[in-house]
Amino acid sequence: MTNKQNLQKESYLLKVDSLRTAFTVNGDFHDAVADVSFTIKPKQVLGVVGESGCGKSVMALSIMQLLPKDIKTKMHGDILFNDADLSKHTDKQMNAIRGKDISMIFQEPMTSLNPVFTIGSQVQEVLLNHEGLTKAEARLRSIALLRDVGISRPDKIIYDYPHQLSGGMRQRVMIAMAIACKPKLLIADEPTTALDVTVQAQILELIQGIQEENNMAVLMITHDLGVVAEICHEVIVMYAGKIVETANVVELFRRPKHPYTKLLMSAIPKMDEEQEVLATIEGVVPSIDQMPSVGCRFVNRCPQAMKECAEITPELASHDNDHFVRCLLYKESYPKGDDFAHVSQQEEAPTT
Ligand SMILES: Nc1ncnc2c1ncn2[C@@H]1O[C@H](COP(=O)(O)OP(=O)(O)OP(=O)(O)O)[C@@H](O)[C@H]1O
Repeated sequence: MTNKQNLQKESYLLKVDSLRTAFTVNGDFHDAVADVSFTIKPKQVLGVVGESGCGKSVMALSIMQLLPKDIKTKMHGDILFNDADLSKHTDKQMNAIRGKDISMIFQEPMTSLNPVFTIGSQVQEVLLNHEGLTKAEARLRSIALLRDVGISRPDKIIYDYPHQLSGGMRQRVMIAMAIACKPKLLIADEPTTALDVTVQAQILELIQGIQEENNMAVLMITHDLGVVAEICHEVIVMYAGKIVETANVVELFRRPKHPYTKLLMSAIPKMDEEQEVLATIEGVVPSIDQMPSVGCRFVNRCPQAMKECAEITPELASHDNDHFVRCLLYKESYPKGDDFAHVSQQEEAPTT
C-alpha cells in the first residue's frame, strides 16, 4: 500500500459518500435518504440528530446492509469501511462484518434478542460465530461480558429468557452482545429512547465508558440533542433525508446556524426553567412521497423562510472551519446568516 493510501485509510474508519436510499411508495421510488456524505474517524462519537422520519434509521440500516427485504429499495453511493465498499458486499461478507467489526444496537432490544433462547446462549452465539471460542470459553466470556455491562449475578442471568428481564437489563444484554467482539464501530439507534430517565442516563454512561475503554467509534442516532451534548464529538443534523448542518459539538451548540437546528435546541428542556410542556416544533416532517422536488425541504416549517427557499434547492456549504450548513440564509449571494437578524427578529419561532 502506498503512503497516500495509508494516510487516507487512517483518516477515517467509515466514509459514507453520496448515499441515497429510496423505497417504493405506490409503485414509485422516493428517497428516504438523499445525498448523505460523512466520515467517522476511529474512536470518534458522531451524533446524528433529527426528528422522527428524518432518515436516521434508514441511513444506519443502509450502512449495515439491513434494508427491509419485503419492499423494493434502491441504494446508491459508497459506504467505505476500512476501504472496503460495504454496498458491494455479499450477504456472506456482511455477516462476517456485522457483530464483529460493526455492531448495531436498537431502541427496542427485543428486535435483536430472540425470545425463545436464553440470554447466555444468545451472547455465546456471537462469540462462537466470530471468535472461534469453545463452548466452555464462550460461556465464561459471556458471563464476564454481562458483568462488564453492569448485570449483577450474570452466572444466573444466562439461564433467563429476555422477557424475564427489565427493559434496561435487556438493553445491557444487547450492548454486551454488540461489544462482545470489540467492534471498531458501534451504531446505536436511539438506544435509550424506550427507557425511563434514570435508566437512560445509566445506559448512556455505559456506552460512553465502553467507547473510551475499547477505543471504539460510535454512530449515535438520537432525536435528543441532550444526548448529543453528553457524549458526541461531532454532530450531523438531518432533516427529511438530508444533512442540513454538521459541525463539532461545541461549535454546533455555540453557533447553531440552520433554523431547524435552532428550533431543535429551543426544544431541549432547561434544568433551570420549569417547563410543564416540552417545546415542540410545529408541523411534521414530510413523508417521503410528499417531499418538495425543488427548494428547501424545511421551507414550510421554517420561521426564517424567504420566497427563494421554495424555488432554490440549497447546497450543504462550508462556513467557518468544518461547520457546514444547507440554508440559503448562508449562501454567498445572500446576506450572511448572522446579518439577517432583521428577518429572524420578525419571524423567529417561539423558543419555549
Ligand atoms: N420500509 C419502508 N417503506 C417505506 N418507507 C419507509 C420504510 N422505512 C422507512 N420509511 C420512510 O423513510 C423515512 C425515514 O424513516 P426513518 O425510520 O429512517 O426515520 P428516523 O429519522 O430514523 O425516524 P425514527 O426516529 O422514528 O426511527 C420516513 O418517511 C419513513 O416513513
